[in-house]
Amino acid sequence: MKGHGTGNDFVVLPDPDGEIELTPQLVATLCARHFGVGADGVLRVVRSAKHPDAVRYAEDAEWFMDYHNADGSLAEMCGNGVRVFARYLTSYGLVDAARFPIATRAGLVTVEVRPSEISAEMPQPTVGGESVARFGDRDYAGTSADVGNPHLVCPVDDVSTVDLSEPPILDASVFPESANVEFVASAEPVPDADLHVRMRVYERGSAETLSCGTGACAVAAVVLRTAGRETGTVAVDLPGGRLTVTIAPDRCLLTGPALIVATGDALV
Ligand SMILES: N[C@@H](CCC[C@H](N)C(=O)O)C(=O)O
Repeated sequence: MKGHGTGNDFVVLPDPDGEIELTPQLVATLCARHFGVGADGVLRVVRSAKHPDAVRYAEDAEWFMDYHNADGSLAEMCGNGVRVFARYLTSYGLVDAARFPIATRAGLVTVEVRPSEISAEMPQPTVGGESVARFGDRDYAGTSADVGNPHLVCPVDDVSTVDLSEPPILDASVFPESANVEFVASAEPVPDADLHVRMRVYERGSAETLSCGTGACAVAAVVLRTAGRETGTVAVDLPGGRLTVTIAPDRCLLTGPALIVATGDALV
């Protein structure tokens, strides 16, 4: 099965009883753009009760999003992934509700499924200190943020000018597990949002992607803070489309489209 959320694409691997030996090598093979199915990551659909990382959530959420980056590494959270995961569960009759919790490595995430878009109540972003990302011979200063997974948000004048062809060098004392790096530039006002920005991202474990949901939440938290606010709605335009992030005192809501686009068997 293949799905995407604003162009951040995933192999959706149904494995309800956790029987597949999902090695980093198998994940990398599935995600390979030319020799595999091709994706930014794998979403294994497994019952919480059947996966050691999620068994503690089994009473609250039947399903665990076992997320893997394209290089086979694990990540705590994936904002587009959890929305595609929700689309899969409801489209294929595994959940018969419009609002329900999903177990992730970053905790329980409640999703709300609508025909054209899906919202996820994400971990509340925590804005941290300053750090630097080196891409090639250029240093970009940014602000760290945690959305269950680590991010560095770097303001720039124009996101289109940044070269994301190679991975960044980050400060390992700030990011011992590395991080996703977002570039953000302000954009013209749009209706229904307090702030409007453009963003590109270099994802840990997946290189540049067309969209990153946790990255959009990190960006929203940092640009709101920069604007002197703790709460508000931010429209985030990515190469793959628009995500909307609403940060309130007690929750962070990520909203955007999420689709299943293909079914089939991988033979790799
Ligand atoms: N694309 C995802 C984030 C996936 C995990 C990330 N690469 C990491 O390693 O933390 C999203 O939509 O949030």
